[in-house]
Amino acid sequence: MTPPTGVALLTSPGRPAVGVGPRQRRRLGRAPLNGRVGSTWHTAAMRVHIGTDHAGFELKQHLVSELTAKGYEVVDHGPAEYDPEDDYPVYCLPAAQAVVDDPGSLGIVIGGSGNGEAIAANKVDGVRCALAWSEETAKLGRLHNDANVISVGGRMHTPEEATGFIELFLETAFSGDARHQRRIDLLADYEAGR
Ligand SMILES: O=C(CO)[C@H](O)[C@H](O)COP(=O)(O)O
Repeated sequence: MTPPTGVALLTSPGRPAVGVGPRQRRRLGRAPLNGRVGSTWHTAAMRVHIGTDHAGFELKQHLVSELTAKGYEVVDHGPAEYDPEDDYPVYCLPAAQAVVDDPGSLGIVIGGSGNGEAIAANKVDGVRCALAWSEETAKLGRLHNDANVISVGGRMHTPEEATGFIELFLETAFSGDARHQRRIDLLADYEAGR
């Protein structure tokens, strides 16, 4: 399959984007290759891993072009085409695993409701997937939970609405507050002890 322009293949390395503005720099601040060389700011685009099923397919296509245009490096884990019989774990589990294997990246999983996709993503060790349905829940997923994957119900929102709060999720950093870190650590301890 030939990926659409600007969309990375699964194994593509990060490509540097040069001379981004302060807002984008803030947003991409998690990327590992950030740095100033002379008077030019070099920033590796934040990689975003996305996986859906048929119910999230249309929103995925929309997001791939929107996010790519905004400078993200989008890795599309499928499906490659619309198939009303496909199953969300086939695409959402690899997308979630890719986030864990690619530190600094974030993930998006989408289905009809987002429920099964969040369940699937949260089966992957190291994933904290937040089911978001509004700007506030998307933002809190990052601020309080340091969620590395967002799940969205493609049948619950207009593409514009979903894109808006998904972008907010990608732009928001974890607050780092001790009480939130403590709770995240408890979850990690549980995961490590299984
Ligand atoms: O949201 C989902 C899982 O939580 C799925 O997208 C949804 O169940 C698919 O439904 P259907 O097979 O009837 O199109």
